Amino acid sequence: MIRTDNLTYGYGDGPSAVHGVSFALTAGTSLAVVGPNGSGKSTLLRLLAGLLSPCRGAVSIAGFPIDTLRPSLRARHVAILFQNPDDQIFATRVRDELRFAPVQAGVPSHVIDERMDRAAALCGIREDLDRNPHDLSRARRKRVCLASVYMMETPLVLLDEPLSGQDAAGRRVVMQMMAALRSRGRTVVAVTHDMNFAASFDSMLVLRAGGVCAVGDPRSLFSDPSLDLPLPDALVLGRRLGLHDTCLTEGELLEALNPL
Ligand SMILES: Nc1ncnc2c1ncn2[C@@H]1O[C@H](COP(=O)(O)OP(=O)(O)OP(=O)(O)O)[C@@H](O)[C@H]1O
Repeated sequence: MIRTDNLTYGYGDGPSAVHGVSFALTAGTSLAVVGPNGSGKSTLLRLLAGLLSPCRGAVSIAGFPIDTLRPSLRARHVAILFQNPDDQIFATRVRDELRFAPVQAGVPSHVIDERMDRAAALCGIREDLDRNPHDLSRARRKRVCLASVYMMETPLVLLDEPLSGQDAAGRRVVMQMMAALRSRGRTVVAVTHDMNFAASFDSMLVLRAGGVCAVGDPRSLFSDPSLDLPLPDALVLGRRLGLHDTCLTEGELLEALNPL
């Protein structure tokens, strides 16, 4: 579905923010991109979206080099949630914000209305549809952006720190969105600092100083002490309780504690 070869990018004359990144992701699977601040996660996501052009290397989506796709065609393949909702929102009514991209893509009006119903319900923003997004809290504006991404129904969805600034209800919205995207066979790449969230992905890519430090399934990567990753809560608690299993979730931890 998505493939990068030796992807390298630097801002202006600065050092490379991302260098030599190569990986492939199968359609319908999910990848969490993790790493310390400034390690190049958002830059990588923007390269995957075709919003930045690599200095070296390439990104291809569904076999097409992304820089050969016209923006309108690219928008049918990939949608991105920015880290900062204010980089994304431009309309003065939530409803117009959600409609904009599908209208540009030529989606019929009745289909847009159906999608908006589903997106607004999923993101818990039904009561906000006629409000100005700039009157909403930042966390709620991020939900509006998440709904916009959902509206595009693209096979590839890129999420930059979807959980940042979200309270418990907002976290549930993101989890529901992930479940909805998975059930619809979407490929999802998400940048996150939240290891509980990262543990729920099919695979993880660890970036350090712009380069790939490791790629693999979360259980193997969290079990590798040489990577020195922050760990999911269940794994930390399990280890403190003396368990040898690599429990990544509360459910796995309970099962390991009560095997019967
Ligand atoms: N617009 C920009 N102009 C110049 N340098 C930039 C720009 N955006 C990012 N950088 C630099 O590129 C490097 C990677 O930044 P990036 O935002 O991709 O990292 P990140 O891993 O997403 O960080 P964070 O976890 O803090 O969001 C950093 O050194 C950053 O200062």
